[in-house]
Amino acid sequence: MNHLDLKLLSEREKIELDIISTLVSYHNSFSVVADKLDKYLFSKYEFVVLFEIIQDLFQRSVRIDLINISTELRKRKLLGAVDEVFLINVTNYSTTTANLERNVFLLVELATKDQCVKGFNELANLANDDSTDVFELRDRGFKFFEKILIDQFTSKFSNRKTFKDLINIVKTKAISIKDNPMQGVYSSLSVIQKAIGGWQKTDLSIVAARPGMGKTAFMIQCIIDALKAGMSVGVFSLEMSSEQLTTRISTNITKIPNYSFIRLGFTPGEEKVFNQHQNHLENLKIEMDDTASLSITDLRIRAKTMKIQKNIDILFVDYLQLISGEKGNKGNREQEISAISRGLKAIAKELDIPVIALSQLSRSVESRGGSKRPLLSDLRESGAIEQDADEVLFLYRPEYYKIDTWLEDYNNEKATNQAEIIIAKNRHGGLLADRCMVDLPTSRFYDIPNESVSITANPDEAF
Ligand SMILES: Nc1ncnc2c1ncn2[C@@H]1O[C@H](COP(=O)(O)OP(=O)(O)OP(=O)(O)O)[C@@H](O)[C@H]1O
Repeated sequence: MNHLDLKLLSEREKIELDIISTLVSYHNSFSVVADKLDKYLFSKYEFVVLFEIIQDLFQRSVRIDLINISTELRKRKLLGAVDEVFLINVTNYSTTTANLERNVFLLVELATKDQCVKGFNELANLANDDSTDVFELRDRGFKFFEKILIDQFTSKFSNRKTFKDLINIVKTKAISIKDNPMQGVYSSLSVIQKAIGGWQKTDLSIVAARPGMGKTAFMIQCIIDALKAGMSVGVFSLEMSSEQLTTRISTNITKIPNYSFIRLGFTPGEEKVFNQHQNHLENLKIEMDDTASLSITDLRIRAKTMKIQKNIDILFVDYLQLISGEKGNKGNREQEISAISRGLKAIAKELDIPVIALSQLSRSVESRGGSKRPLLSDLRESGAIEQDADEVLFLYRPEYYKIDTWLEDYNNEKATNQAEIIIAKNRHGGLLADRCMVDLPTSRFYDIPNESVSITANPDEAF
């Protein structure tokens, strides 16, 4: 092709031309849009060729100009595809860099629409084919949706940061921590605030305990704390129905015990209290999914949808062992659990939110003598949970074992309505263990007034 006939170009090709022309004519302009452009955005072959050369010159820190581009075309034997007359015509087209970013955005929009038409047609053809497996169709659909409609807008346009930017972000964060030490999602339990500064974005926190120890109650308390801090909360409750979860949230906020909700009914006084809280309860920013059997892929898809539709700031999962792994791992439970914990960590990173997952502990805890406090080694049989988690928290209540004092710990004080939160792994700092009060009928966990906390070195040695 020797010349550029504008009349023959589509609207999209004209935008592509404007972008390439600006990149060739203004040698510094590529850096402004380097992280937003991709060769797949260009539909016209000549522009794809030029874009690849421009990108390559940029990566090698070679000046992007007419001479260096024609040298590259010659070296790559591509002058048949893009000759020098074409290149000069391209260069003469743009007279300003002012429209570059807007044009890139328009191009992404147009390319996305074109890709949608192509992708949806392919999906429709697959759906119309009787031999197509519906799960494969769903996976293909999700991958397409993710690539075109999520990644294109969230990753490429999320302003990928330079290292210089990152250094400044790290510094600004450190300075602001001094003024406001609570950077993560707030927890009313001082042991959580002290050890990890609240629930941190991209972290996977595992809360493990024996059944009936109060994990769900602990989760309810964390949900309420996050809601009170103005966060939008997502919950996957594989064990309990949304209605049961709502009951427990209501017990925490109204302080009306669970048996009034489930067995006895409200007293006139309790009904009045509930009415006083009803408006507040109805407006809580919480999104629940109580599907009983979810694979880790399903959970990931649904969590992403929650993020897009409700912009959740934190995600809770009750509980990890009820999630199923992928087809290939069936039969090997340890590998399945590893895939699940890895998947949960990936969700935390991908959605840039804290993920708190409850986890059951096996009976091995009970076969030990002494206080029967859980140890990190109790998780070692559970795939890679310990490795994938940024924090591991254990819940321990002596009352559960009909032990009514803290024995040799905490001066042998009464353990009635008390639990210990043991931070046995902490990617961000020291290990910590402290008691708190528990009120199981209202799913509340709260600090003991004037409690002190002790930092320990190694959780397996410490208890
Ligand atoms: N009204 C109540 N009075 C006293 N204890 C209660 C009351 N309601 C619930 N509990 C206790 O709370 C515990 C259950 O709490 P929770 O559901 O939070 O625990 P969990 O660790 O999530 O349990 P699981 O793993 O079995 O679901 C049980 O030990 C139960 O006996």
